[in-house]
Amino acid sequence: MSASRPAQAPVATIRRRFLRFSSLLTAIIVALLAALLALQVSAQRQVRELERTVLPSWRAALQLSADVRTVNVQAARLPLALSEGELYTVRSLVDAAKALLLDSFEASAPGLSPTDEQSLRRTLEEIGTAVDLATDLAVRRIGLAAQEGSAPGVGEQVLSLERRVLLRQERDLSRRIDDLHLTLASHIAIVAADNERQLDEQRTRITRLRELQTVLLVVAGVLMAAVMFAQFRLVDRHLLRRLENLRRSMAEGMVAPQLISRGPPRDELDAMLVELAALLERLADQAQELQKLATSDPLTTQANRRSLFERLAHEVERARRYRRPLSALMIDIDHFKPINDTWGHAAGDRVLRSVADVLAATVRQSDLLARYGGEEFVVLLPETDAVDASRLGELMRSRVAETVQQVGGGHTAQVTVSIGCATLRGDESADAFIERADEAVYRAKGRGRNCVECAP
Ligand SMILES: Nc1nc2c(ncn2[C@@H]2O[C@H](COP(=O)(O)OP(=O)(O)OP(=O)(O)O)[C@@H](O)[C@H]2O)c(=O)[nH]1
Repeated sequence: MSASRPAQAPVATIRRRFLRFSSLLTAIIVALLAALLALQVSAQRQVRELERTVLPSWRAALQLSADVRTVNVQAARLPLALSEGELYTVRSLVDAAKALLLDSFEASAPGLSPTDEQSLRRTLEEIGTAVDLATDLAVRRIGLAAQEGSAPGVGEQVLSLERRVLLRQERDLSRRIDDLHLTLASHIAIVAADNERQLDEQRTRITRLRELQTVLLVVAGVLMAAVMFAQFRLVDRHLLRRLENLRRSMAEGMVAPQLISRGPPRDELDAMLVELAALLERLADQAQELQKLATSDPLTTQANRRSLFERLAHEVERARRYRRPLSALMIDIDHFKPINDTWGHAAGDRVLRSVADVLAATVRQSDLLARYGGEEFVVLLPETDAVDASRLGELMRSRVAETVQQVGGGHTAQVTVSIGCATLRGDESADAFIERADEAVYRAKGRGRNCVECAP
């Protein structure tokens, strides 16, 4: 590993970031829960407050208003009573209604302002006094009617002055009681309206708290989703995607350069990728070396017989399909055995390499020079007819002949080559084609060597 600092495990990186994310998430959730709890407590307190004060006072105000109506209705019957019995009954009903009204008032008192309470209490007392007075007047009216021996409620014109005065007083008092009831009723209506307003305000506040709770819940959901997505991206970026890159690099046999970080490896996975890249590079070099060994001649470094026949098959096929010319030169060094015999095998090798170099320098890039065996070479010439092949053969022959060979120990020698030339026939096989070039070499040897002979 070429890292200048220790490579960390990717899991450790993920763990560290997960911890950071989780702490953040926990803090957010705790804060949101605290906020929700505070809102809930506040909403409950408001509901309790509503139930404790406003609601009972509102209900009591409604009850008070109903009771006031009942007392009023019963009190209105006092001036109409025609006998003591009837008066007694009406008075009992008025007292019962008054008792209910007082109960309602006492129940509503805690929800009233001190001024309201005082004012209502005073009006109630006034009603009580007026009702007592109305009862006294009715008693006197009924008693007087009994003394005079006439009906207690007959027309005013036939009644005594005293009864007329009494009846008028009763009517005035009845109006007064009506007025007092109206005052009381309007006061209670104001109190009830105020209670209703408070109720509405409380309801609005509670609704707002609930809306805020909903918003907080939605925000919490969105935040949690965002954090979870961030966590997935973290695992994906630091582990899954990089494992996939590693797997793909192994399958393809190469690591894309952009996958390797420029600086020292960030973690184990980075280091593995760097090692894999180096390993794959070494393997590629070795494969290239093996390929070279398998296809080239170690002495001359030119193509060997095997790669010659591979290329030959391909070129024969191509020439036949596209009806293009294909020629071959078979080159054999003349009297090579005496060089070995005179200067030694190493000198022979040197001469072989030198001749190969001269031939290689003469052929084109698209041609193939191969060592056919011993001191024999073949040049494969695609897109070359017999005339051009013969011309190239002649050029090779002369260049070899002109080259002075160093055979060692300061000694020199000159070698020549005999060249057989053949051009592929229409349906000729690759072997037959090379065979004809070989036969042409023999003929060149027969002609005295150092010449080019073309196959018919
Ligand atoms: N130094 C060296 N000699 C080789 C190598 N391969 C074959 N030879 C020699 O090449 C010589 C070929 O000799 P011959 O076949 O008699 O041919 P020649 O002496 O060249 O005679 P002609 O071909 O008739 O002109 C033999 O002595 C082989 O030992 C090699 O790789 N290195």
